[in-house]
Formats: sequence, structure tokens, C-alpha cells
Amino acid sequence: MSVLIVSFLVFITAYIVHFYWKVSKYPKGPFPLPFVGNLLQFPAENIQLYIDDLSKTYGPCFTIWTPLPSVVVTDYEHVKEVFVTQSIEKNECLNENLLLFSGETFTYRSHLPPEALLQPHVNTGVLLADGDNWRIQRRTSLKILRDFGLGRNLMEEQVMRSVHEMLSQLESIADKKNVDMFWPIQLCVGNVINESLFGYHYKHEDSEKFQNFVGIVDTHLRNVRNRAPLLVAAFPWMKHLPIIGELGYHFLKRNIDTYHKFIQEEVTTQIKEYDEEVEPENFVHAYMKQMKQAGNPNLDMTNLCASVLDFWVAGMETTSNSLRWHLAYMMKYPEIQDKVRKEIFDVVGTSRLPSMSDKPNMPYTQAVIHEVQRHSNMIPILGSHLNVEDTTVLGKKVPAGSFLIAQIWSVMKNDKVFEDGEKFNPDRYLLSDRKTFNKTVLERTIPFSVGKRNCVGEGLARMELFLIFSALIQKYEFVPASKVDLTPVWGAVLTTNPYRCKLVPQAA
Ligand code: HEM
Repeated sequence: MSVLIVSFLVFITAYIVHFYWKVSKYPKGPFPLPFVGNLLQFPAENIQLYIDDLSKTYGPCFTIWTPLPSVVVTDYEHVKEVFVTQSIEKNECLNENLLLFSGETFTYRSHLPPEALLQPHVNTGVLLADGDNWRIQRRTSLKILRDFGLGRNLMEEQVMRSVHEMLSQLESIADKKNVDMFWPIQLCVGNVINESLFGYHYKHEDSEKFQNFVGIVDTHLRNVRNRAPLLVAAFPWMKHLPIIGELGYHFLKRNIDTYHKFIQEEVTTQIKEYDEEVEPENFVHAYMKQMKQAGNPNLDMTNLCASVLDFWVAGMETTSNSLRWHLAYMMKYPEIQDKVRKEIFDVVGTSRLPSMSDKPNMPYTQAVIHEVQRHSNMIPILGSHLNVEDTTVLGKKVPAGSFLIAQIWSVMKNDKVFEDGEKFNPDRYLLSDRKTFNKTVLERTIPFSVGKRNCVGEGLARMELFLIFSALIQKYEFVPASKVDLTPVWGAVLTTNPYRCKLVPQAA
């Protein structure tokens, strides 16, 4: 018995000594405890506020322990250093097993739940893949998106089809005094991505299936950053415990599995309809063509499904939430809404909808879109980036095996170029001629992140935000029909509190 106790004490002492020896190798942060790290200090919600507060004490680069080490960077200089400066492609293979190339130190992902739950298979698709497979999947998706017309106006036509459908849905609403814009926006954005991936649209009067799967994805995004999933990520055995296991793993898994099945079925239907002789008109067919042409073993059915899974979620949730934020801000600041509308009327008139060719002539509308994205600051914590190589970030050592949290939320909130950053002020983006953009302010507005792992859909998202937002403001004045509270609702994407609007028709 006494041997057992002594062995146990020796083990615990060795663990604690080793833990603090490890802590000493990392940038200094809040004092962690053995076994739990800083987990007990984490708030249940709004972890971005906790991280932001820590940066006031420890500066822009520090470590938090979950109890796995996560190095956090919170200012533009550090984010640029890890994602851009350290990512200059040299194409030199540093590690054959990991397929690690120089300049890709911070491009790796965590393969731990809860983040990894989004995919049924490890290291597949774009969002959660890394190494060689990530490079191939990302390049292939970008090529398909470009072929689909980010350069050929096809994508604009597709977005406009969705805009027209949304506007006719709004027109058909008899009582415009109390409208919930949640589903019209969701369907408009969802149909753009759905048509790109599968080649078809949902009609608003027949969109139950669509609403069901949006609900499943929303549930996942709302819960995935909670404390229980964090605990299970740190201690995987906890998934076998009754309450923590259910909240931190099984509930999320059951929910997201239903989404996996839905995407699998949609892809299977498209595969059956694929005809090699016909030019592909949707992502699934274009990917199949690449599979046949490129003969690359990484382009397979598993990765096709995984990429579609990523695009359906990433292409819809961020953009539709951002548009909801746009309307909320416009109702909170009606004088700014009026100025946007005036610019639209001056440049476009009322007889047609705004198009991408109008965008360069609408600097104020663009400034408002930038400011809504900055101020709503929708992504509180980026997906983890895993560092696979010992490196130094602006003088601080970051050992291999640590996670990296690049806090773009803090950059857009605190950077000194955003004078009076708490204030919603689109004018900050324009110089005194009201036409030229302030490049320094624009450079640090990074809602799509920066570097090699930035948003693949940035071009499409920017197009959607401009076309959908300006069409809505041209057609209607949005007046609050309920309280508009700009306090965000916590989740992997910060969402608006529910609100209702009165729609006052404007242009003919
Ligand atoms: C307002 C809209 C959007 C915002 C704010 C946004 C933001 C972001 C951010 C910050 C990242 C980087 C994540 C990281 O480093 O961990 C990202 C990645 C990604 N986004 Fe977006 N996004 C938007 C729209 C879209 C759209 C429309 C698509 C698809 C068409 C898309 C597809 C992706 C994909 C696939 C990735 C993963 C890239 C990679 O891991 O290599 N996003 N997005």
C-alpha cells in the first residue's frame, strides 16, 4: 500500500515539475494550475473578452493553458507576423512525414473534438485539413470558384437571382409593419451557396428541409465554443462522463451527424446526375471533373463530401449573420441608413438594382459595410492553428505542438488606427474627399483573416454583402419594430439578438 502511495506521489510530483518546466518555455500568461491549466478562469461565454482583458496585463503575445498550451496573439503586428511574414513560401520541405513546408508553420489545424466534429473523417476538406491534403483541397476549391465566375460575372448573376427571389418574398408579405428578416436573408445567402454546390434553389414557400439543416448547423455553432466541449478537448476521456460527456461531446456529435448525412445524400444525388460530356455547372460536378482530369489520389469522394460540408456551413452562416448585423446597425443609426440610400439613389437610381459595376462609385456604402464588419466583430475566436515547428514570434519562443489563437477580434476592436474604436463610425474609412479610402484603416480591418489560411470565400462574401445589402436599402427603409440590442449573442459566430422591422417601401 505504502509503495503505491509513494509511487503515486512521485508521479504527481514529476508531473507538476514537468508541467511548470514546460510553462517556463512559453510566452508568459496567467498562472496555470497543473491538470486544469487556466480552464477554471475561463468565463462560460464571451471568451474573447477574457482574452482581450489578459492582453492588457500580458501584452499582445501570451499563453493560456487549457491545459494544452495555446499561444494567443492579439495585435495586428503579431497576427501579420504569424500568418503572413512567417508564411512566405519557400517550397522547402522541412518534414517529410508531416509534409511540412517552410512558411507553413502556423497553417496546421487541431484534430481534436469539438472542432474536429464538423467532419466525419480526419484531415479532409478545406476548413479542418492540413499539410498536403489541405493545399490540394484549397487549391481545387478556389479553382472551381474562379471557374464559376468570380471573374466571369456568373457568380454575380447567381447572387442577383437570389436577391430577386428575396425581394419578391418581401413584396408578398402583407403586413410589413412587423417583419422578421432572419429567414429571407438566410434563404437568399443559402441559395447562392446551395446553387453553387448542387445547382438548385429552395423556394421560400417550400424551404422546410433547408430550415431544418440551418437549425442543426446553428445549434452546432452556438454550442461548440462552450466550456464542456473545451473540457472534452483537453481531457478526451471526459466524453465518457454522464453530464460533461453529453454536453461536451455526444450532444454535438449526434446533432452534426444528421448534417453529415444530409450533405452525403445531396452529393450522392449530384454524382448520379453527373455527365462527363456536359460542362459542369455546380461544385460537385466540377470537382468530379477535376478528379478525372487531375488523377490526384487526394481528389476523392471523401474529400469531395468534406469540402461540400465546409462550404455549405462556411458559405452561409458568416454571410447571413453579417447581413443581419448590417440591418441591425442601420436601424440603430437611421441617419447612416439614409446616407447609404441617398448614395444608391444618386448612383443607381430606382429603376434597376445595384450591380458590382456600381460599387466603385459607392464609397460610402462600402465604408458602411467595412464598419459593420469591424464593429460587429462577428468571429470571436478563430479556429485553432497548430504550430508544428519550434519558432520565434517577434522575439518570443513558440515551441512546436502549441496551438495558436490569432485574435482578429482584438485587432479590430483595439488597434490604434481605429480612433474611438468603440464608436460606430463609417467615416473613418474615407479621406476628406469622401471618395478615397484610408488605406491604413482598411489594412487593419481583417474580418476574413490574413495569410495562407484566410477565408477562401472572401471574394464571394464581399460580393454578396454589397449586392444584398444595397438592394435591401434601395427597396426599403428599415425601421425598428422591436428593441434593437447590439449586444452579441455568444457562439462560434457572434449573432444578433432577434429583432423585428417595419419595412417602408422606397424605390418603384
Ligand atoms: C462575411 C462572410 C465571411 C466571413 C467574415 C468569413 C471569415 C472567415 C475567416 C476569419 C476565416 C479564417 C479562419 C481561420 O483562420 O481559422 C475563414 C475561413 C474560411 N472561409 Fe470564410 N468567411 C465568410 C464567408 C465565407 C464564404 C461565403 C465562404 C464560401 C464560399 C467561406 C469559406 C471559408 C473556408 C472554406 C475557410 C477555410 C479556409 C482554410 O482553412 O484554408 N467563407 N472565413
